[in-house]
Amino acid sequence: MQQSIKALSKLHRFTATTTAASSIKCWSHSQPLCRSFSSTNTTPNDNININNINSNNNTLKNEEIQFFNNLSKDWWNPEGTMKPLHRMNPLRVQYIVDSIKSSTSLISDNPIQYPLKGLKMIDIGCGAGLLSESLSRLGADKVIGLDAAKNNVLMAKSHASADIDLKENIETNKLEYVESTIERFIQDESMVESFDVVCSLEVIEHVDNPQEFLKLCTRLLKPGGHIFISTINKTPTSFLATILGAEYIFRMVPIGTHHWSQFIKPADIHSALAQNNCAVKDTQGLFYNPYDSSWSLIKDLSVNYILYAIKK
Ligand SMILES: C[S@@+](CC[C@H](N)C(=O)[O-])C[C@H]1O[C@@H](n2cnc3c(N)ncnc32)[C@H](O)[C@@H]1O
Ligand SMILES: [Mg+2]
Repeated sequence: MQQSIKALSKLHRFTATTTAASSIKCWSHSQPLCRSFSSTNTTPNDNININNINSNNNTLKNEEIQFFNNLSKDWWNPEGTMKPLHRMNPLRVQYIVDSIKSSTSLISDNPIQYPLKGLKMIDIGCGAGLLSESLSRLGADKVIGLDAAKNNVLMAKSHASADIDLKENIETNKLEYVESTIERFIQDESMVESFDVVCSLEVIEHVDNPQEFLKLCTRLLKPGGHIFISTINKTPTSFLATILGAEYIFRMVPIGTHHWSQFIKPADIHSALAQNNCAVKDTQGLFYNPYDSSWSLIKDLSVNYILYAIKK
């Protein structure tokens, strides 16, 4: 009995996606985002031809890009298919800010409303910009949102441009969205070791060759830079929670969003980062509370987790 309660409770921790919430309103920005945007008629949601982004891309899975490309129109609907990511966003943003603050004095004198001032950041696999927008609102000098799905990048640009605060950041290139794979992006040598912060949240479980993907992510980081990765652990519990529960039973995210074979154990990310000169500083589980739809950080890493490392 106790075991089934535990299993059920874990089932609710699902979706490497979702909600954090009202306790951290200052990072949430959900009101301005909802206020300023209507998601209809903004980008075509047709299947696109992705052959043109498919050369020399050994971390790209075409079917994944096509899958996310088809979700772009609903991306900014807080109650839609991306609801889990909307709800998770405040918690992960706060985690990023707190982690950087805890290990560098670089941002300690920043004004409270702009804690990320002075930082050049990249959000790899940005989707339609949930995280990128928050980072930009929090004062980052530069945020690049990079995604291989064309419709997501179009949606990201359109959404930010429709917001009174972010429009200027788009116009001045403080917030920039790029349709590209990381392989192609890194061919621009000026980008190598140029970022203070690299984030890739809920992406690595969708790429081919995650080790190579992490290597490229770390190459973008300056020495001393900060990297954040969130994903789903490869455990029986994560299968129950994120695929059986979230996709098939509760229909929280579309069926086919996740593939258990692509989930990754924290130890595998730790060792890939270590091979690329990055030391993991912290790893936290992400726990979903079904009673108040909030997410919190926990010690249990068996389903969703977020990891923070620094490049030596
Ligand atoms: C689950 S969504 C996460 C979006 C965003 N990081 C967030 O958490 O709000 C995964 C995103 O990664 C992108 N993606 C997957 N593989 C990629 C790759 N190899 N290169 C660039 N983007 C990729 C997809 O197009 C999709 O937008
Ligand atoms: Mg995912």
